[in-house]
Amino acid sequence: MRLTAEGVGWTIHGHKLLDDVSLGIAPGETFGLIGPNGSGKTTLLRVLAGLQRPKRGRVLLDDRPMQAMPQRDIARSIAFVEQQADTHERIGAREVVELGRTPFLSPLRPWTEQDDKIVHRALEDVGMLPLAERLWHTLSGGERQRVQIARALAQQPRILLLDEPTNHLDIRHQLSILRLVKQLPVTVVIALHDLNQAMDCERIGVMEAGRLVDLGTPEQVLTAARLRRTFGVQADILEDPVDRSRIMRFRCAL
Ligand SMILES: Nc1ncnc2c1ncn2[C@@H]1O[C@H](COP(=O)(O)OP(=O)(O)OP(=O)(O)O)[C@@H](O)[C@H]1O
Repeated sequence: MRLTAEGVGWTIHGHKLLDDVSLGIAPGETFGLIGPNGSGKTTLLRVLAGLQRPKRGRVLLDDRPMQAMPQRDIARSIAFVEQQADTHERIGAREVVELGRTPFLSPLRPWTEQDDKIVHRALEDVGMLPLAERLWHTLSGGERQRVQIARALAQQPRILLLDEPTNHLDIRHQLSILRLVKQLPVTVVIALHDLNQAMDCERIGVMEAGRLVDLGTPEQVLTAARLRRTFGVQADILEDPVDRSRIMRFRCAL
C-alpha cells in the first residue's frame, strides 16, 4: 500500500511542529526517518498513522484521503508502534498482542482459531512466546517493546509505522527485529536514531525543525556534510572490509 503526505503541516500554540512535509512511500518500501531530538519524527508518524489530523495538507492511503476514511478502515491498514506505549491495565502479554486483532472483529466476525494462530506467530516472531502469560507490569522495557511490536504484527497491517522500535532492545533483539521488519512484505516507515541501522533502509528522509530537508538513498543522504549540518557531529564514512558496505564512524560533537 502506498502512503503519501502532501504539504502536511501541524502547529501547536503557533509553534510549527511540521512544516509543509511532502513524501511518497512506495508499496513494500522500507523508509527510514532520521533527525535530531525534537525535529518532528514522532509528530510526522502520528499524522501518518491517522492519530493526529494534519492542520494543513493531507495524507493518502493509495489514492484515498485518510481524512475521509473510517477509523476502523485505517486500523485495518496501518499499525503503529509508539515510542512509549504503556498500559496501566492488569493485562497479560498475550492479551496485549490479541488487541492487534480488534479491527477485524465484530459480532458477525467473532474470535477464531485463525486469530489464535496469528497471535501465536507474532509472539514467536519477536521471541516472546516463553513470556506470553506474564503480566505487562512485570515485563522489562525491551520485553514490553517486543510485545508492542508483536501487537502490530498481529494486526497484519499493510503499512507498519515504528517509532524507535529498537531503543530498549539488546543488540541481538535489535538485529532480529530489524531483519524481521525488513523482510515483511509491507510498507514500513521507521524512525531511527542509530544512523548505521538506517543504512539498511531503501530510502531515508531527514527531518530538521519540522521540515523534511533531504530524501534519498542512504548513500545519497548520509554524507559527512549532512551529518555535520543536521546532527552537529564530525563523522567519517568508511568501508566495511568484510562486505564493503558503508559504515559511519562518529568522531566528535561539533
Ligand atoms: N503537544 C505538544 N505541545 C508542545 N510542543 C510539542 C508537543 N508535542 C511535541 N512538541 C514539540 O514538538 C517538537 C517535535 O517533537 P517530536 O516528538 O515529533 O520530535 P522527534 O523528532 O520525534 O524527537 P525525539 O528524537 O526526541 O523522539 C519537539 O520540540 C517537542 O517538544
